[in-house]
Amino acid sequence: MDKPRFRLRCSITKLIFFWIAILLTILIFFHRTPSSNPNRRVLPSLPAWENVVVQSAKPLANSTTGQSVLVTGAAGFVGTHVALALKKRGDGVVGIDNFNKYYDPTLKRRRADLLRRNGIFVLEADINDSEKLAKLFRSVKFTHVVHLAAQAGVRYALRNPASYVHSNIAGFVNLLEACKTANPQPSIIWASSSSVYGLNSKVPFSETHRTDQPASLYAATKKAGEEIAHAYNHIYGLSITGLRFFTVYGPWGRPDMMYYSFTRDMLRGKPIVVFEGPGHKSVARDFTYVDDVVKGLLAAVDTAEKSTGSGGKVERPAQLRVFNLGNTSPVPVNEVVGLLERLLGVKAKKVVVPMPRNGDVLFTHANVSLARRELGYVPTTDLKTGLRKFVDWYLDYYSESNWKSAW
Ligand SMILES: O=C(O)[C@H]1O[C@H](OP(=O)(O)OP(=O)(O)OC[C@H]2O[C@@H](n3ccc(=O)[nH]c3=O)[C@H](O)[C@@H]2O)[C@H](O)[C@@H](O)[C@@H]1O
Repeated sequence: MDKPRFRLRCSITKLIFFWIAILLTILIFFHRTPSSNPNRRVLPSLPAWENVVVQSAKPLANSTTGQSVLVTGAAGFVGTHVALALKKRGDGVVGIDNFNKYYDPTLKRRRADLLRRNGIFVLEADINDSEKLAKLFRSVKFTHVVHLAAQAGVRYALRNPASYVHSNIAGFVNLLEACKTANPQPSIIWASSSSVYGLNSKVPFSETHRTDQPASLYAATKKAGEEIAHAYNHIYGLSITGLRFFTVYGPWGRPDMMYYSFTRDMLRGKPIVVFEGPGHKSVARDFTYVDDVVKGLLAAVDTAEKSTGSGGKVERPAQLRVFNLGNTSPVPVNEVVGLLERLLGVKAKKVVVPMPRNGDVLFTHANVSLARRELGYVPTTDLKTGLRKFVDWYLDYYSESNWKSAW
């Protein structure tokens, strides 16, 4: 080959390499740069949520139970504590939560962040979404469902009654439908409420007492949940345990609850409204610390028998249980205010008013003999200790440095 032709060939080859290099650079650049078009983000370059769910549901190597648990309402107060406790002992855990706006959704997002950092995936969906539930139960064979998703709060039912029917009745039925169809069927442990005792005046409240006089729509929907549980247990062989929680409080709590809103208002120097009963009697609650409730709930998971239905047939009657999970020592609201004053170092501006007919009851008091016998449940945290833990968490959570480092 003569020299000029050789040089020409070299130049053409160099030119081709040059353009290939430019093209490759452009391709890599576009592949790695996030698109400004928001629709691009949902393109399936990430694994589908089902894959993440399967990972999250896998029991860990240290698991002694080999269980996979679905926690509904996982970004809620009790849900977060339960999900963390299950994961800590090695169970596979998947959460589901609709992140509704009943109270500050940022708090729910931050609880979900905490769960994610601990290897727990929370699917954002409503328990009324049958399609999502069906996919979820197809992806994972859950051994247990801990059902805590609910419209909580007693007094809010006056303002938004439909939300109680939506979550506590329709949502519960929808979840039970998914559980009954699953193969194998999971065992279900769910949150009922001390409010089902309503106007019952026998104390302490025992599971054998009457629960047919609810004082609020909230209580009526929880009581309806217990009856619905009975029907699904009877017809489909679902193993179901209802836990009647007594005014649960603690870190990562619910801002709509009295101990939380009083803390907030007292620190801001705002007045707090304290309800009192007839004859200036203080209203009292059997406040129960969240760690005690979690221990009781885990014991309910561990003693839950398997469901007995399959393919529309029920082999034998399935387990159906109801337990009180309370602290067994009611404390007047006035005393809670006194404890908060000492812990926060501020004097409350109390406005005392007669308790309106808004769904509240005068007192709650749990008899936990049944839970002690069957679950080994023994509450160990008194209100003073529990409130101190709550206040420590509250001050840290709302401290400026915490927010700066988080965002
Ligand atoms: O154990 C239960 O069954 C229920 O416990 C709580 O309901 P409640 O006991 O009413 O809790 P708070 O709303 O925190 O009220 C506690 C006490 O403070 C009183 N209170 C509340 C608010 C207020 O502004 N002033 C006031 O004196 C209430 O009358 C009540 O006696 C939860 O909010 C319910 O979701 C749960 O199911």
